[in-house]
Amino acid sequence: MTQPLAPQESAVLALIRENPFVGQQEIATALGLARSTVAAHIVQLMNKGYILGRGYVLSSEVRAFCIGGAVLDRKYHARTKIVLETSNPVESTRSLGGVARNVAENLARLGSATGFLSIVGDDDGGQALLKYMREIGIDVSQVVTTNERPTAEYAAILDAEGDLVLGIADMNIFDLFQPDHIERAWPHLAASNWVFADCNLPAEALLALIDRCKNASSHLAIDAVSTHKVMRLPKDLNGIDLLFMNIDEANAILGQTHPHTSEGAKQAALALQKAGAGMAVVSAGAQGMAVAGRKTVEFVSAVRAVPVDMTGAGDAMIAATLHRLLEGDEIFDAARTGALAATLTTECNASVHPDLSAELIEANRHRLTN
Ligand SMILES: Nc1ncnc2c1ncn2[C@@H]1O[C@H](COP(=O)(O)OP(=O)(O)O)[C@@H](O)[C@H]1O
Ligand SMILES: O=c1[nH]cc([C@@H]2O[C@H](COP(=O)(O)O)[C@@H](O)[C@H]2O)c(=O)[nH]1
Repeated sequence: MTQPLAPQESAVLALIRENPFVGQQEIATALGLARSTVAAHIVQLMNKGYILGRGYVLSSEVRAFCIGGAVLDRKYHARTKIVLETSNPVESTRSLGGVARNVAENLARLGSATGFLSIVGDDDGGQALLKYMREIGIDVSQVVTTNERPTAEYAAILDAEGDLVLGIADMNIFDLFQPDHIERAWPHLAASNWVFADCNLPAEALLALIDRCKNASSHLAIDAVSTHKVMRLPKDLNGIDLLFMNIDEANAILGQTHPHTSEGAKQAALALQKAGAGMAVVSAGAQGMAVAGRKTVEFVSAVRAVPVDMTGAGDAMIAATLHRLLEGDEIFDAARTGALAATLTTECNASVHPDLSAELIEANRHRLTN
């Protein structure tokens, strides 16, 4: 879905394509227009995602752009049954996390050109996180570094099966996210085919993003993150092309009580569409996920796993789904690949599978049963 161009905008774009460094006055003279008119057309071309701004860099790449949490994760794996109110022996690991960051890393590992916007602290953790993302080819030029708050941290206590017992999150740094950050990064977002945001963003920033994307050619996908953070979404979900959440998060925002069954997930997905979302994916843990496409709703079964750590499974599912949408799949097939990426992630200790690639997905495709 590309925003249509007016005839004069097309003419300006054609000249920029011929010579990406052409000046505004040159365009004005060639087309017999006032320079101010050309400037206005260039703003429109930027808003619609045809060009990237100064230097008129053309957006020819298929791209995803992720906005939201960049977090330092600590995981504590209990080796025996957890007993409350006393000390428990655990094995601890550290990794990089944050839903949007995880999705960006998975997308880059799968081969999608990916950009990222977040806020990190001016500290060792923040610097290490940016270095790591840069090294795997993610465009982190839009990330904001602040000395007002430290880089976000998340600690998860997992039981012997790898399931989450308790998660604690210091995400106060993300309160600094302003609609203005979206505005400043807008040329990058407008040039992307899919923009993905997580609800680590404050409500005002989410609203600004949803409004901005309504008039752009980029598609917008959003993940709820938690039952608490999903409440940051507006009641009217129009403008969100694809919404991801689990049944508890769907029940929280809808004020409904859908059961943890495939039918419950389907009804929740349909209810999210009724509230305005273009498409909705409602996940139901080891069962799989309901996918409400533009015309029908289907249940996509989970892929049988030998799990060691569930952290990041949902983020891998989102990334692989978006990656396949970028590659031209329709939503149901894309979600099946998403389920496979989620399973591969549950089978490793990290929040993002360190060896994830399009080849690893293909090598495991035989595990898909539907
Ligand atoms: N035990 C599991 N076995 C296989 N796949 C799983 C398992 N748990 C989760 N998944 C996959 O990950 C997806 C997201 O998981 P879910 O737990 O619903 O998300 P979240 O972590 O966001 O609550 C599921 O739809 C499923 O495809
Ligand atoms: O409020 C939040 N909690 C947790 C996360 C991130 O969510 C990921 C784990 O998600 P899940 O357990 O749903 O797969 C972790 O990387 C963690 O940093 C986040 O971004 N925001």
